[in-house]
Amino acid sequence: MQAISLSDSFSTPAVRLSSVTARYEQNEVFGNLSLEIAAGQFAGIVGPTASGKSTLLKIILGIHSASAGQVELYNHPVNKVRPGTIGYVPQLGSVDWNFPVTVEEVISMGLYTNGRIWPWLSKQERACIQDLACRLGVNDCLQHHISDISGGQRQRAFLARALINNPKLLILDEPTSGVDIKTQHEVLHLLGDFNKEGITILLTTHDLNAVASHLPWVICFNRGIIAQGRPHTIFTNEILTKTYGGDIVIVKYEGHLLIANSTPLKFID
Ligand SMILES: Nc1ncnc2c1ncn2[C@@H]1O[C@H](COP(=O)(O)OP(=O)(O)OP(=O)(O)O)[C@@H](O)[C@H]1O
Repeated sequence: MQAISLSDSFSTPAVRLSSVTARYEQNEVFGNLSLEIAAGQFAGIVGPTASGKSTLLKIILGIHSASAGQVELYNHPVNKVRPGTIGYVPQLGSVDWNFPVTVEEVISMGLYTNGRIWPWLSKQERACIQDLACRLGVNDCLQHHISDISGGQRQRAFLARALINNPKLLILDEPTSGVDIKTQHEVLHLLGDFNKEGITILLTTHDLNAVASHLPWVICFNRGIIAQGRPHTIFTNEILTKTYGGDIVIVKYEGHLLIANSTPLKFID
């Protein structure tokens, strides 16, 4: 199978998967998957629940090993990549909010992926955390416990943890879930700004409208790549039905795409 380039305008691959198979024991999630994500890309993976999106991210991160095939980041095997090259924001639904840490401690945890061992922060590290927290709008709650802040602030705190080492590649699993529409847009705007500064971004989401309005590239995924390209090209009834298997309605309104997951209801008089 030939690798498919994720973009026509970038050339260096940040991620290259060649004929990768992912399994949990005997259960195959996907097989013979080839994919390239160019450096500088800002791409979203969409697909139904249990379609293998998080598994794909874990394979790229090296958290879950491929059963077959090669995974390379910036032309290095995934297990040889310099620590700190990748920043990761996991699905926050899986985080225990009663864990006794402050926002500052959450952010400083990111420093340990870079081989750091001592438990106290240097003046310079504290200043870096302060700067990043300022930029992400969580500087006022650095000493707050993570259970005492809003969903949007938690998302920003974990984003800061992922960014503290200045990664080249940022991977986020459902960064738009569990927060209101305004916060979703703010988070995606922030990610867009970091992407413009050169960070390659790959995320998963269930929010097709957010992808349509914020991301330049989308991958429709269901145990394999169904289609990929610019949202306006890819979000068609045919491709979305192939991806989700359901009744998807796409409305074009003043140059924007609006996607609904069923035929609009008619009011009964
Ligand atoms: N640790 C695991 N052990 C065994 N099976 C797993 C494990 N993690 C995921 N799976 C299975 O692999 C399949 C793909 O799961 P995955 O979490 O990658 O899907 P997803 O598309 O990210 O779903 P969602 O949108 O609900 O987060 C599912 O059938 C799931 O049950």
